Amino acid sequence: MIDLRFSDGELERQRDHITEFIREQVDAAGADGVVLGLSGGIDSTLTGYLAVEALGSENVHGLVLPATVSSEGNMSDAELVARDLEISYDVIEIEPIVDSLLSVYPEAEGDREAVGNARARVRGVLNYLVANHESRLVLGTGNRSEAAVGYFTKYGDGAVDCHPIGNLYKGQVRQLARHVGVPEELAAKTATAELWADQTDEDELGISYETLDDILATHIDGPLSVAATARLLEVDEETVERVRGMYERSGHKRDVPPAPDPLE
Ligand SMILES: Nc1ncnc2c1ncn2[C@@H]1O[C@H](COP(=O)(O)OP(=O)(O)OC[C@H]2O[C@@H]([n+]3cccc(C(=O)O)c3)[C@H](O)[C@@H]2O)[C@@H](O)[C@H]1O
Ligand SMILES: Nc1ncnc2c1ncn2[C@@H]1O[C@H](COP(=O)(O)OP(=O)(O)OP(=O)(O)O)[C@@H](O)[C@H]1O
Ligand SMILES: [Mg+2]
Repeated sequence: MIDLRFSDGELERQRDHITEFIREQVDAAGADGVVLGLSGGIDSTLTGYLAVEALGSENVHGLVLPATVSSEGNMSDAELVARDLEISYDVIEIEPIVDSLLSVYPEAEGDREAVGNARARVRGVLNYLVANHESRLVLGTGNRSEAAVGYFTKYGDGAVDCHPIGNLYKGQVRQLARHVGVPEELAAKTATAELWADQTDEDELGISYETLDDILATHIDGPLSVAATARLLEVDEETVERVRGMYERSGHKRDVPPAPDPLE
């Protein structure tokens, strides 16, 4: 294991850096604040806290968007975060919208991944409905660990205007959350996309965030080879190769969609 934790000084610098980034993004767009989806999970909770620090409560709008597979605990935590932050928020049930999609394309019914990703995309549509109507930016909540392995829905939770915590590994997200005052029960929660019942990030990815963060920092974002990374972290080379494979296969999600070069 390597130590990716920030020092106290670095935590304060990250906090200033990210809040400044949010203000700059809003100012540059001439927007009237931001909207973000609140899931009760740590990524959206931290992003909400930093947005309120950056812009003030009156300029942050939260959307709590339960599906039938959402746990009551997460949805009540999402509302708790909105109330603690004193931001305006709406609770909108998304399942009728997902059902209406399946009513026109019933072939996808029962396809867990397709329907789960549709839930994430319906949330993206609602975020932009509010953003358009209220002249706001949509804040993304993705972190570096998810982005690097493509663990997000293309044009779902990936459909956003900026990624304030996009340079933090998952462990650093938890550390910064604790530093800015997110309650421990939220900071310590198991990460879940909640796109289907009983889903957890670590089960689906097949690796702990602790190991994933270390491999990303050492091999994908750092200079060490597969073999050197495996030696340093005392993990199998196959584990490092697997992360490298996820990184390479998900490049299309991080890039602008390509078009052919102009004819010469
Ligand atoms: N090489 C390529 N070049 C260009 N496009 C390519 C492509 N390969 C697939 N595609 C396109 O991408 C699509 C697949 O990508 P996508 O639709 O995203 O679907 P996919 O990556 O299969 O699924 C999303 C994954 O992210 C997870 N997730 C989603 C949302 C939130 C969270 C969370 O924890 O926060 C996690 C979810 O559990 C699942 O494991 C294909 O249907 C195809 O349209
Ligand atoms: N029920 C929901 N209501 C509103 N937004 C949601 C909901 N579920 C997911 N989202 C949005 O999708 C984003 C991606 O989900 P993801 O699970 O990665 O993040 P999280 O729930 O904030 O944190 P964690 O990864 O620790 O569970 C959330 O941060 C949130 O913005
Ligand atoms: Mg979640």
